[in-house]
Amino acid sequence: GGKQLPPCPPGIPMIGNLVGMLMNRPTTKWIVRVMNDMKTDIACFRFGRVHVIAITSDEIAREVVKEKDSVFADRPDSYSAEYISCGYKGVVFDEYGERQMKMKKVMTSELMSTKALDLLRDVRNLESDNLLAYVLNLYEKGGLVNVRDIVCTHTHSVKMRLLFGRKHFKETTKDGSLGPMEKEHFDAIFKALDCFFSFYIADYYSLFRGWNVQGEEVVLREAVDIIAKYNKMIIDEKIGLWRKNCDANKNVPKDWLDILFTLKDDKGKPLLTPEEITHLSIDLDVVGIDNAVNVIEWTLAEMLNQREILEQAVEEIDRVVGKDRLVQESDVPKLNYVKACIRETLRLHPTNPFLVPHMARQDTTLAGYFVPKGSHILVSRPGIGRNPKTWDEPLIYKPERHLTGDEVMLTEPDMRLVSFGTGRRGCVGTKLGTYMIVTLLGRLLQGFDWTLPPKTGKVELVESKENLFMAKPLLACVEPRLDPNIGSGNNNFNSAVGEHMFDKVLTPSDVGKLNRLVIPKQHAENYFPLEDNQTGTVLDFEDRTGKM
Ligand code: HEM
Repeated sequence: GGKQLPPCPPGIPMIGNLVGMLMNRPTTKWIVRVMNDMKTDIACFRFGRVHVIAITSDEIAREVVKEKDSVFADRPDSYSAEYISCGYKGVVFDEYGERQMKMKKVMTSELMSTKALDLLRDVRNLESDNLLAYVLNLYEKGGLVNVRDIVCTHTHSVKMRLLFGRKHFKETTKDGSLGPMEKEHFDAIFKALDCFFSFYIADYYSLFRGWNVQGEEVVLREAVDIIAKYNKMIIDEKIGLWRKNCDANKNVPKDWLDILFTLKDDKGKPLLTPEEITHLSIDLDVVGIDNAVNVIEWTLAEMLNQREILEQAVEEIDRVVGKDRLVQESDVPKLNYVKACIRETLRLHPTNPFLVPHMARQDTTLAGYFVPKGSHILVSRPGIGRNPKTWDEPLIYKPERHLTGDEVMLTEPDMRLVSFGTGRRGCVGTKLGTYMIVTLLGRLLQGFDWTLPPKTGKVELVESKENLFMAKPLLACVEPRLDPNIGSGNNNFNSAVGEHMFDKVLTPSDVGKLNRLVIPKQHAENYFPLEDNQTGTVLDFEDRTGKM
């Protein structure tokens, strides 16, 4: 390749496209608009001294994540990435190298292995049952269902259980909704992710760093501090528990943190330090949720406007699963039409404007153009998904286009749409993410009949001005379709499920002559405050094998 940069939108010498970036918020949408006007699939924006190269075609995206994967395996430095990753000590936002690879390998081989996925399947099933109970509850109250709210509640609860082994940080709620602490935690994650894609000026002009221009640094720091606070709270509690119970091998891990704490190196020493566990935990805490929420909401919205799609999906679920049991993860390979709908949503309504940004580790080329070392590479998710060269009628929602006769997958290594990415920086959660989204949508469609709110002709399929979510949360009416007494395990979806409060290791004094069980002070204070506990509390116990 020559030394010619990709086409650049006109800018001002020295500051390049800075004015455009600042005047056209959100910058993410402006970039794609400018490229449409320029009729190009690759463009080079100049923000200060940084070359930001944006891409809207599958072919060039393949060059980034497949053909020249190792050249583009770095992530750019940014204020938000650095703060979220505690100074680049995690996986998602970090420079490619030995440390990042070691941590990522722990995620893939220990947390996402078939064994680990199997181990925590009951936990996910439990929350899937809770979800239906929660929607049924809303139906019985006679109101409209806010789809965004139920999916946020569900995915947050699943994530909490997988990572921390519990649904609530402290107090539980009666109806299965998020409590105040969970809401704070959840909002902080969304805020941090928003900051990540906000084109903060100090990321291109380091001169501005630390000045809190436009208030962004403070917003980000507050959000990340909240996330870190909750992670630390649980991790400290876990460290205490694992220390007390040194013979950790005998314990069955109940969540990802347990798994991370019990990993050993070849010499039998702990594989990860508590700091490393904290960094992994924060990364796992922030990824994945936004995708599930966005995908389910858009899919149901499209289905409400094109009822034949909804009916076809329900028909498939009734055929594959029946009405006597709920959709399970093991049904996922067979629910091809449901997956085709989700794939179509990932194509037309992706969650984030770009892949997590990549960075060139050396001078190289893309589509024959020169790409200098250090360039930021933005692979546009909507740009690729809606590219008319790849898709006919790109703006029409047509799930059939993904039915090729083979098993439909949500992954797309050829990058004709952007779901999980691929290559060295590809998503580690492809299997889990697929299980979660497909069972969630499957159960919502199986459990309830969905209709538009009264006097609504169509859902307004309008994207938010700030990001790619629907402008307004989707509201819909539901009618139960199934006998509410079916369920996946001991539960049925009509009953709220008990909440895990704390673990306690039995000690000799607990089983001695005193006839009493001593509850550690910190848990007693958390769960049984004296002032409002005059009537006493009934507790259920469960031992580590799950016996109640
Ligand atoms: C639910 C749907 C999900 C979607 C659509 C999704 C999508 C993505 C995408 C597009 C990337 C960036 C790829 C790139 O930069 O080339 C990514 C990275 C990542 N994802 Fe996911 N993800 C999902 C769920 C999850 C889950 C459940 C987890 C783990 C719990 C997870 C963990 C990660 C990690 C750790 C990375 C960073 C990998 C790296 O930088 O090397 N994701 N994901």
